[in-house]
Amino acid sequence: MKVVLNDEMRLIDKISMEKYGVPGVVLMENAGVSVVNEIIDNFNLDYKFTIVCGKGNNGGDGFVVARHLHNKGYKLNIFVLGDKKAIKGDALINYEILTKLGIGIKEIKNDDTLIQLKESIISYPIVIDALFGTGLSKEVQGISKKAINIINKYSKYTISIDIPSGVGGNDGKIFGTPVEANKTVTLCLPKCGNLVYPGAEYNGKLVIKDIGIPNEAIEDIELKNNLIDIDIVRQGLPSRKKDTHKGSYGKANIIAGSFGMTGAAILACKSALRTGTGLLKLYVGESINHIVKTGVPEVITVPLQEMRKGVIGINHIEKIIKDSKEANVLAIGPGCGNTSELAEIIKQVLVKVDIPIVIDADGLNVLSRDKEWFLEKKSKIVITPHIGEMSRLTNMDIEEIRYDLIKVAKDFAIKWGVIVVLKGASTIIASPEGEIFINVKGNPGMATAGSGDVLTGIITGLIAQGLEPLKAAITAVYVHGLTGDKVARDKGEYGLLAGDLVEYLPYTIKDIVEDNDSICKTF
Ligand SMILES: NC(=O)C1=CN([C@@H]2O[C@H](COP(=O)(O)OP(=O)(O)OC[C@H]3O[C@@H](n4cnc5c(N)ncnc54)[C@H](O)[C@@H]3O)[C@@H](O)[C@H]2O)[C@H](O)CC1
Ligand SMILES: [K+]
Repeated sequence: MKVVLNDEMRLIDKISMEKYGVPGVVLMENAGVSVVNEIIDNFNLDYKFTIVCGKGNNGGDGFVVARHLHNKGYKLNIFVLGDKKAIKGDALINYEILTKLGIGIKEIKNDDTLIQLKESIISYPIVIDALFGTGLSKEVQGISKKAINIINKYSKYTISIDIPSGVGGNDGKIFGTPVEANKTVTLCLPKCGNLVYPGAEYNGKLVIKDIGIPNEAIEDIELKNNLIDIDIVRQGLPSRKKDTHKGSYGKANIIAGSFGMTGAAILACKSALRTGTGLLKLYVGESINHIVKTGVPEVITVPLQEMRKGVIGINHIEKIIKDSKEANVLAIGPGCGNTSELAEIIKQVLVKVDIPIVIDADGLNVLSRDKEWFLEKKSKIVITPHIGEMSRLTNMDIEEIRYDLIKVAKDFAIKWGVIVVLKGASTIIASPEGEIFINVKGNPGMATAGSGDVLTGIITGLIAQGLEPLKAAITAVYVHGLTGDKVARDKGEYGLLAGDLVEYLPYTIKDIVEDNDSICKTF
């Protein structure tokens, strides 16, 4: 599903109106009605509403909601923030309809009127937040900030129209104080700010509603941001035919594990196998070979002589490079240790290996010392940093990255020509062509040791089976998140282990292929 930036949404609106002749007031009517439908599905006439509108079109949507709720017999109070003379265009049309109907709208201009807002919410406790939408452009201050604080403190249930007011539509930045919604009804397409943290924290349940914008208007512009959904993933999963053998499902080579970090190798290997890889080879230090072998007997291990205990020496690089000619993918990094040996192996591999390479964890840590090696690459590279690894790769502060996830991932992908999988509460995938794919599946239970090794294994397994690296990353991130959601549904988030992800992985893939779990139906 496509995702929009503020300017893109404005342009789509404009094309709908000017090229296809759908009047703006019709779009606003549809927007309001879509919110009303969501309300009547969930609230009977006993519920009372406080509707808080801004001066822009988001407020206009709020006026439409007010008219329809009034018509259906709901009790409500309507507030507009600031000088009502500033209301114009379609919002003004809807404001005037309300005044012609004799429906009172209170202006919030000062602290006295703010008290009225507070009193209204105490007795009419379901709040419709129509303060700011995609037009929010600066820090929320003064009276707006106070109003938002009152909403957050006294509302029993808040429904935000389009995006919680105070969240930036482009990137999920927080502009002062955001409304903490229980539900957000976003219009036409999700906004990036609905999906990316920290803003995504404030949506509550996110619902996407059609407002009658012609598909043609959306197709007229090239949208580069996408939400990963089940349809993209289902197309991506490799099919399995009857007359096949293990060679039909690809060969993956993995360099993982070191003394004390055998678990990372085991998790990555098991995940690649559970994803359907036909043949898997693991390069591992000879002293830990038996541990890995016991943990995952299905893998072919290649025990390599060590120069230091548990660390693969660089003297085996020729074998790794030669073997890659027979394989479909090479993954490097999980639990390898941040060693000079690994740095040398990665450099050589980047220069000489021409199959797709997945680089994770310590592989990224060693590369952060010398990123120029990316420019020597002979094949497609997928890197899977979490925010700390991204900070080392970019020399940026973690906080700086956290507030600009999409831009940071995109800039890095374009600059170094690699596919970036920036892992977090929402995972951002950026392609070297500047496309973005956002995953919102998954839960905080997955913030646990080994979870990233599982993701590396899934990406590797999908590339082994013939998926293009970008498609493999997109599919893997969703499958990984969905698997976490299935584990959390059964066991809760607290005790979720990376090993649980491995165990549930086959069921996730089965349910996606067979379309038999409702958890797959949401994005
Ligand atoms: N296709 C659609 O999705 C449609 C969406 N609609 C709704 O319209 C809004 C966007 O409307 P717009 O008028 O562009 O902006 P806003 O209503 O978000 O508010 C802008 C308003 O507020 C002022 N402003 C901006 N930042 C601040 C601030 N920090 N403090 C105070 N004031 C601020 C700004 O100057 C404007 O006056 C979209 O989200 C949908 O809800 C349409 O209804 C139909 C089509
Ligand atoms: K809003």
